Amino acid sequence: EYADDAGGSPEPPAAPSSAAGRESSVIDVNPPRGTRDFPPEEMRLRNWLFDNFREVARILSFEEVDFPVLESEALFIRKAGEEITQQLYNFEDKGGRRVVLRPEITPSLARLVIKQGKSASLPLKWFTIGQCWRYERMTRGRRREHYQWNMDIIGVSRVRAEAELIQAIVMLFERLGISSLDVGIRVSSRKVLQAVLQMYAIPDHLFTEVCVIVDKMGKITREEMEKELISTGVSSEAVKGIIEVLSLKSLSKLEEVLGSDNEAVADLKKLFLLAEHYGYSNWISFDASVVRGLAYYTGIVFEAFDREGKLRAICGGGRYDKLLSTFGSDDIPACGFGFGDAVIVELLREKGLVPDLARQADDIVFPLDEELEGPASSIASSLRKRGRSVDLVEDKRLKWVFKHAERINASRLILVGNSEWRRGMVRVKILSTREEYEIKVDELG
Ligand SMILES: Nc1ccc(Br)nc1
Repeated sequence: EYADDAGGSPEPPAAPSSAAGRESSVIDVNPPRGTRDFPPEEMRLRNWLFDNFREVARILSFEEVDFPVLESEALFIRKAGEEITQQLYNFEDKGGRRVVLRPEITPSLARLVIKQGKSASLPLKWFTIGQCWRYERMTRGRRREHYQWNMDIIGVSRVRAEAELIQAIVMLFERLGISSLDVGIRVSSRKVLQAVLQMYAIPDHLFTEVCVIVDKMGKITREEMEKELISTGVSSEAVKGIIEVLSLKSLSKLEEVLGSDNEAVADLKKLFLLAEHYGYSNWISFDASVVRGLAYYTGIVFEAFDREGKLRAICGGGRYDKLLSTFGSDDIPACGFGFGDAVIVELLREKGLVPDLARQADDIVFPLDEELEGPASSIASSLRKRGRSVDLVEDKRLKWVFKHAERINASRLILVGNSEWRRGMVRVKILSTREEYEIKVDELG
């Protein structure tokens, strides 16, 4: 995570000082529990990451969209027992409306697609970067907010959409210096589980609930998994069958079990074929245990993981062909992914790939005498109008100014002094070469 996101509970606020007996209460300078500030250095790293998100979206020809962080609670009420809906940051506003700080982006995106109706000509390729929230008991000291890059393709039922989204993920990793030796993308389809449930004549209405339970595979014990599945009404024989099929890591084995006319098999074979042509086969692998934890996925699902297995999923997504119709719209096929801003930063730190993003300025302008603060202002102003970033400094010792110039990686130090100014000149120091010279003010580039 970002440097200051150490997790633990922040320091309690300093005791109020009572200067001359007057109680002055010091506010708690920490942000609310589970949230982060972004001081300049952290913000440079975040902007660098988000600029890469945006550049990949541009390259894949996606359009940027945005939504309110505050949404109607109704958008997220689902009955499948997902963690995300059990941790809603929900409350009643002053108008008595049930609202939430959104826990994810996709339902808002679906809402806007429906709202735009026919005016949004399909297919749509939309992306956004937005803060998402959860209200988790701070027992585990986990964050309550993170930023998510979401990319979604609306109106494409063919596997092309999933293939495009996976290329976006691969391109993002490669831009950050991460290779397929560091990270892999596990791919499967919920239609695998659907086929297994049909084999055991398990009623369709249990599908979503079983998916949410199976998504915990690897996070809870096999006994707990069996217990939770059986509690939904699935027979112990079916539980064994589910766990057996979901342990498959070979698409040809899956084909043997489900048959080559099974939809999941056909979709996945097509995706792996396209992956060859995109050139990212070495990034993806079939793993039947991938189901993802969101209730609304209906088809191919995928998640990126660090091959050392130290971190939680880096990003994940899948096809959600029924979500829009559950909001009352016609059936519109859709798929997308969410990519959080925290796990990726942990991975970059692990791999020593966090870039050195020092502060940068073009010029420092410094009047050597107080009566030169006017001329210094006009020099700074004309340089700024030409687009140069100028730090206008005064009331400092020259020694401090030289240190400051180093600190902010300024290209030039422009000293405004009496003797030069009287001759219409200023003194320029080029920080990189230490070269120093006088120049006419109106010749300053
Ligand atoms: N959905 C969600 C929201 C906020 C955080 Br932190 N993690 C996941």
